[in-house]
Amino acid sequence: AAGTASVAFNARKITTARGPEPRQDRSARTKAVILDVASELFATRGFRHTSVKDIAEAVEMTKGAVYFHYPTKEALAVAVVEGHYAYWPRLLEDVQKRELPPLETALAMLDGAALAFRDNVVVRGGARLQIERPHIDAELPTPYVDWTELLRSLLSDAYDKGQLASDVDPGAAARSLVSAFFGVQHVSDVLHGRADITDRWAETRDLFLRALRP
Ligand SMILES: CCC[C@@H]1OCC(CO)=C1C(=O)O
Repeated sequence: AAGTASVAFNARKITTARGPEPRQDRSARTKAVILDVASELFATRGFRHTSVKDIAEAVEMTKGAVYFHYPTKEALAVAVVEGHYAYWPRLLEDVQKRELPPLETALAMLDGAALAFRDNVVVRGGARLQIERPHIDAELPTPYVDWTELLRSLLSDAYDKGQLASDVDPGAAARSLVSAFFGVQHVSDVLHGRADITDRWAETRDLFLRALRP
């Protein structure tokens, strides 16, 4: 509740500090506030036990105001999951600025993902919604495939540069890393609300390094 109130509070602050925002900025700001609060409620209570009424109350808006921006609860879920996946290209841009070799780039991406799964409300909300896909009547992005392709590409590059043992198949390594990371973040979430995700991921990451390197 505190988190949602502070999100709503920040939205109000914008309209008083510098006078009213231009209409389109205010609308974008309102959508972002609704998305964050919906993400938090989806992440903590799940899709089925979150109502649009809950979301409206948390952002101190009417249900009609929320429906103006997101016509259904399913549309909100789609927006949260899309927001989850929109995080990764931005993370990749940041990681690539470090100009690491491809294997280290792949692992730095997953290190960053571990922090996002712990700290970013939209990433957390999207992760739970993807688990609950069977109960959401909407077209959600197919999970895992983008991460698998990104890691496969980076690991193929690493293989070509001699960074991987000659008997390692980059595709198999990419699929194994995605499954391992998914499991690490899921177990950490269920047992500890992801409080220990960076330690648990570091353990897995180090074992993979022993398996992948020549
Ligand atoms: C990087 C591991 C895969 C990642 O973990 C949770 C989740 C949500 O579905 C993922 C995805 O769809 O790519």
